[in-house]
Amino acid sequence: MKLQLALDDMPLQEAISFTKKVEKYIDVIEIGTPFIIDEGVNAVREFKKEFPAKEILADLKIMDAGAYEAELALKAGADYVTVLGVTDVLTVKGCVEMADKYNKEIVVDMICVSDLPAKIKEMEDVKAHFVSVHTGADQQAAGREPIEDLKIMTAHTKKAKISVAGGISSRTAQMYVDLNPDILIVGSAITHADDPAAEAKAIRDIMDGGKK
Ligand SMILES: O=C([C@H](O)CO)[C@H](O)[C@H](O)COP(=O)(O)O
Repeated sequence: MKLQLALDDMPLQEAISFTKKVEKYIDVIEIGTPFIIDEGVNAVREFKKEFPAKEILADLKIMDAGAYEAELALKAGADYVTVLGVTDVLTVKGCVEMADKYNKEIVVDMICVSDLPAKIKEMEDVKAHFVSVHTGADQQAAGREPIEDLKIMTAHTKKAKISVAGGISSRTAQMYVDLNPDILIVGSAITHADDPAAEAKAIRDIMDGGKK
């Protein structure tokens, strides 16, 4: 199981300095959607240069022009690119074909997907590499969390790898780790912590005590 750090709300240089404080606990660095809107795929390029041993995810949340937009991030050095599950399957297919060309992976963000089992099947039919449970920031503010969707995801997914995001912290990590996703995604619990390294270490310790 990998730990993905989501960087959403910091300028580039601050995000690089911040990541140095927690890098030993994390496997994947996510250039989050607000971050990439602000800095462009140049942030992917800069992070790949600064952290060559880490995997980089570009959270583009692609909705159209799948192959073209995915390639922008892949060319910049992304190991993973996200596309939205609510979009047309042709867009996902375009992303997957482009990622395969670069030997990289596409993560389908299932935010706002209403019929998860049907969408998982559709995504697996086009050979999406990952399906990702996601309770977004606005949904979190309304009191929602991703645990029930992760249970549905693990029950219905046959081939794709699974990741999960949505307000996960050291306080809640154990119940997600128990469901054994391939990637656990944590953003604000680490980036907004009083002691980010301690929070990242606490989550890593829970993961290391759980199933690998
Ligand atoms: O994808 C995200 C969100 O839509 C903002 O772009 C976050 O990166 C993801 O939810 C992880 O962050 P936390 O929920 O704060 O852990």
